[in-house]
Amino acid sequence: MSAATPGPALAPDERVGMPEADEVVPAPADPREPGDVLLEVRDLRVSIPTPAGPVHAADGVTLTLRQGEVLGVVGETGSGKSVTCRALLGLRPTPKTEVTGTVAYPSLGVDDITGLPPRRLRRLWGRHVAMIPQNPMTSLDPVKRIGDQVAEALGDTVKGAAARRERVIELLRQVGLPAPERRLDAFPHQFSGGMLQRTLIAIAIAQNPAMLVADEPTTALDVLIQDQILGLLLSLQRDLGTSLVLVSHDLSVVSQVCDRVAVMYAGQVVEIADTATLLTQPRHPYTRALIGALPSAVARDEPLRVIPGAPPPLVGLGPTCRFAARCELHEAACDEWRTELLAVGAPTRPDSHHSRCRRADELDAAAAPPTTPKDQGEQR
Ligand SMILES: Nc1ncnc2c1ncn2[C@@H]1O[C@H](COP(=O)(O)OP(=O)(O)OP(=O)(O)O)[C@@H](O)[C@H]1O
Repeated sequence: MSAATPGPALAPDERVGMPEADEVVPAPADPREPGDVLLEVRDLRVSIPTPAGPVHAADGVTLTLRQGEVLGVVGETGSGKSVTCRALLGLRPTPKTEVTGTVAYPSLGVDDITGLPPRRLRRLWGRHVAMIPQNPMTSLDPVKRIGDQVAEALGDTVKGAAARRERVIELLRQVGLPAPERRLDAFPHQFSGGMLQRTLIAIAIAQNPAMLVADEPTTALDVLIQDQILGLLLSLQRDLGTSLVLVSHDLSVVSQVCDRVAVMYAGQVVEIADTATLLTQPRHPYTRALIGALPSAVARDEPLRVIPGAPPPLVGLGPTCRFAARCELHEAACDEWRTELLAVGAPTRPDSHHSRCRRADELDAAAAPPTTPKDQGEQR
């Protein structure tokens, strides 16, 4: 990772989730020390009320993200990736959605954002955390000019019309839009999908936030453009020293570009580890099955592998293993065990290798399918 750009320390009245003015507040740490814990999520639960009962889209998610780190969140459709990652910004799918647990930003002096009203969350958005959405085609205001939408994202960080215009042009240039000064008056319908996603990335980085959450940022784009956008996102992340949470259903993409990977299944993180460890010593049967299904793990003349069965609906699930019905290692005792995310081996840090399988230690690393971890294979 390149050296981080120092970010502004928060004034006490700008801090989110902190005591009010008459209480004693400690001075916030520099939010941009590479390696500092930026985000700490503990036992996050997001329950969405539906006629069929509450959907437990995130159910006990615990994870950590360090400053400057790229964390991939991977899992099948409906596993809770989007709901979990939006909760990192305090967003909930419906107003009646219940959120419990804690989402803290220790280096920003933020104790917990769950339950905060949008008025207080707005102090965090843009300046400290920002989101790059899944579908660029529907994420910009169709009746506002591109330049104005990027300028709005600056908030009050740049004063004066001329300086704001210059900064907008600089941002659009930074995300690779050719001749940005000629694009300011364009409307979104005049842009291609790739140009729209570049614009959304410009909006997300406008205030140089400490963390970006990118929710399947390339899924809606042409295959040829996908690699360009992912490459852009990663080069900006490196240059700005930003932390990045990259949501994807594609383990091969995540494994090429992320420092660490969290694997989600049925609303839970079932395994989390640094990328090389996860790929070479997976300690959850679901991760192993995902790795076994990668095209790189299958010989040319073999058909692609699929994981038999389907994930359970996220309503009324008990405390035992949710992968049991699809698991090759399932045994009767698994149906008695309340799952929890346990450290694999001797943990040295809270962000070391964890698995939610009671048989994790029995999984033989030597049997892991061959893969290409980040930094060892072709870079995107
Ligand atoms: N507004 C909502 N109302 C009811 N259920 C919802 C709502 N939003 C999400 N869900 C449910 O929450 C669960 C998790 O959804 P989420 O979008 O987080 O999954 P995902 O892993 O991101 O899937 P995908 O890869 O398809 O985007 C799913 O069962 C989904 O149907």
